[in-house]
Amino acid sequence: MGKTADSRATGARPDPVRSFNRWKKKHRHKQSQKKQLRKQLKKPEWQVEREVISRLMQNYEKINVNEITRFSDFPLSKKTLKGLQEAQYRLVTEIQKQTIGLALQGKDVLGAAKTGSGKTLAFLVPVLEALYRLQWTSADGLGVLIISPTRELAYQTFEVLRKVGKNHDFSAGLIIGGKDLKHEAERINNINILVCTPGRLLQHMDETICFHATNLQMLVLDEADRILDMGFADTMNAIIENLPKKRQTLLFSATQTKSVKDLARLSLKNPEYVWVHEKAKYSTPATLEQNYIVCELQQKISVLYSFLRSHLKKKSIVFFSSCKEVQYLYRVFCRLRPGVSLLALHGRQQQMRRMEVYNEFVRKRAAVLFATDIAARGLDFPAVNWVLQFDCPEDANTYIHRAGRTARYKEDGEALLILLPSEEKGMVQQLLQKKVPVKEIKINPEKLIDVQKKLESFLAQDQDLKERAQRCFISYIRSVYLMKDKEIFDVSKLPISDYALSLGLAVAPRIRFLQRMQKQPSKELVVSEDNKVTEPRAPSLTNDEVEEFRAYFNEKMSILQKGGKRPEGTGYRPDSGISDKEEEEKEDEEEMDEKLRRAKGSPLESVPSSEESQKDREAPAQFLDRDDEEDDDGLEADFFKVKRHNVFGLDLKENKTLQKKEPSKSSMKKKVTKIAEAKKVMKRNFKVNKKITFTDEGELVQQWPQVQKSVSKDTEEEDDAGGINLDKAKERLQEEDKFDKEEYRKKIKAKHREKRLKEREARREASKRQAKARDEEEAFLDWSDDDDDGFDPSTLPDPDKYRSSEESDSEDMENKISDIKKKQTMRKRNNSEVEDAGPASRDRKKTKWETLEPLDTGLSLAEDEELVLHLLKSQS
Ligand SMILES: Nc1ncnc2c1ncn2[C@@H]1O[C@H](COP(=O)(O)OP(=O)(O)OP(=O)(O)O)[C@@H](O)[C@H]1O
Repeated sequence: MGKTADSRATGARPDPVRSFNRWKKKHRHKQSQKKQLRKQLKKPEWQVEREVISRLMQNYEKINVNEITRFSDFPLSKKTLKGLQEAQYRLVTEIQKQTIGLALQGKDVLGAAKTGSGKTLAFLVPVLEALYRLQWTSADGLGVLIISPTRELAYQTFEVLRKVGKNHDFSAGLIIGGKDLKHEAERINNINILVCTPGRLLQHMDETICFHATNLQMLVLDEADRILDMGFADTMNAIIENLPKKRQTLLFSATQTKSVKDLARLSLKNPEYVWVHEKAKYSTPATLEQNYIVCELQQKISVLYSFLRSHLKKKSIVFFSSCKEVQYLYRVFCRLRPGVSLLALHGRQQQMRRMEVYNEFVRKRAAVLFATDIAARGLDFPAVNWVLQFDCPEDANTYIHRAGRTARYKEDGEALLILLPSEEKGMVQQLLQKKVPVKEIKINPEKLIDVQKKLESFLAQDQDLKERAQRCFISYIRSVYLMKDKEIFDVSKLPISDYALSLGLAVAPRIRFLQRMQKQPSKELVVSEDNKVTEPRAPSLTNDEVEEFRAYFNEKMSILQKGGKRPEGTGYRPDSGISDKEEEEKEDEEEMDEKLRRAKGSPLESVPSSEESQKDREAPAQFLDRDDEEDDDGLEADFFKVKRHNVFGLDLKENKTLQKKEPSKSSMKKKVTKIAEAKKVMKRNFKVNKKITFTDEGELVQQWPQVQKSVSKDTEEEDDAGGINLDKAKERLQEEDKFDKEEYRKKIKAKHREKRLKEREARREASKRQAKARDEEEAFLDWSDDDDDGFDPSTLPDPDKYRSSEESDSEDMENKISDIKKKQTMRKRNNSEVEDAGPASRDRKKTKWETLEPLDTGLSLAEDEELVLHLLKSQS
């Protein structure tokens, strides 16, 4: 307490000078701070930004990959960091850690990492930073191009870009097929970051005025190996031609291209190769469990159905090799009602539908998506539990991408591959080579639900479904037939008729190319070595034969492209919509058949040039992908025909009954337009039949086709012999012109005359009808005369009216009128004695008598009456 009293005594008087000095110091500091802040605020925003940018750029060189765990460890702009944080991206993944720094330093990067490892952000972050560094504005135009192989992937990338880059002021655009080109063209010039598919981009490069990429800073190829394969070769070469050589290029994929040729095409400068999982034990995510089952082709549908029935609460993707399989099996499975919601995604759908399906599958917790390989790459559907590969993928890379739709970014997932016995060895070997750990599991036969009977009954009731089943059948056989790897895919080992039955088809549709291969239609039953009669199997094809077809198709595609028909715009790209080329395709059918025949018959004629063959060998996927994803109808129609045929050794009797039951193919055929017919006729050089008749004078007259009249036919023939004389030709044309005009005038006159005659006839008819009506009226008057002895002239038709309308008819009329008048007078006279009359007639009579002068006879009334009676009697 005492201590307190002391201190109070000493501290109660602080030195006022000292405290003033302290206050003064504080005040001065505050003032200088305020001054500095004011100075800072006075700086224009761009200057502040520029200072920040230069500070960031200085830090690029200091990036140490080993020290980076978060995005904020990179020298990134506040706007990008904010966007990442808002999207809940904080920690970096391995590929992001290793590539973002290199990309910020302006290097060309080739990045490869497992599926679902975050490659999208690995290129989107550098994209945003590149334009930020340059303070890019909409006036600067296109700064970055991001190319994706499919529309869905482009859309997904665009959405991530929007999310992460929302704090920046750049404009971004999504340019994919299936939308209005004009609408896109109006906006494309103001876009800074363009996410697109190759075909559509090239279409804009070709067709949109003012669209250019001269300012381009960065090119990104997502799924680069796919973009650079032969499927997009021509398109990509044309695109690259339009891009400036001085730019940064980033390539990303889970299965990166190592082809030097590809990289040379892109003119990369000292690219940095980043293979994140190169030394990893497996090339697929560790959280992905992978199995395969082996089953017969005819069992596959039942296996799928049984699988779905036992995974009702799961989200699964089922991959098929063609659109038509997806189309048919999706429909049929919807009818089977497995108890889980089904969706289908393939290249033949309308763009709107594709987007709807995509978004629906993203939203759903439990659903099954039937898809072609358009969904195989890059798509990031959340929480997919299962990936089922119903048809064997064409190679291990396709397998990796398909399976990678599950087990993404630290999540678990399962993949199941269905293999045919003939596919097992080759495929499993390939997968193991690619470090894909797959284990075989067995189907529990007790759990297998056979659905074949149900499918048969569906098809019996629904013709459309049956046709789909037939198309599905052919499509599948074709896909196997055209697969490059003959070690795995052997069409001769397929139990074709059993497969048809499993689809619900009583009889397998005819496959023309296979039949041609067989060439011996009678050898439908094959006798095996142990003398057992076995089912016929499809003939096998040599690699060379397949190459020939591929080469032919490639040739055809490039011709179409050269002809100004750009792949995507016209429906020849995987990411395009449905093309409207049926007519042309029909037309080409003959040509294809011919090619096929030649390919088999005289190889020398059809073997493509070595260069072409080489190309095709390098890129087997090109034709298949394009074909599967969008042009199923078209190209298939070129090779295959669905026809009832005795392919599988059914005896004639049985076949006949079947033919009776089944409507003939001709009735099922697509409508052929007149144009297509006409083109065909012209192509075949057919001559149309002439119809020639003779006149009474024995003159020949060609009735069909009509011959054009001409004044100077002979002269023309003369001239033709000696070349074209322009003056004469001019004269002749003028004469022809006159002649034509005269002919035309004559025709018009004749037409008018005919019209006038018709009108006259109609009037005559009308007047006849009126006359008849008057006769009836007359009859009526006759009848009324019983009561009325007066004559009313107003009941008569007006002769003037008739004269004015038609003089020629008036004479008859007048005669008739006079007849009627006469008759009336007669009747009047006869009936004048009748006194009683109706009120109306009495009035009329009154008016008549009122007009006459009264006659004074000088007699009495009774005498007058007597006189009148006497006169009347004497008259009659
Ligand atoms: N740093 C991150 N933090 C959290 N999640 C991330 C991160 N990076 C990516 N992801 C998430 O991981 C998932 C997969 O990412 P992404 O689609 O980029 O993979 P990918 O490597 O491109 O796959 P694919 O090879 O199949 O194209 C996405 O859902 C994404 O949101």
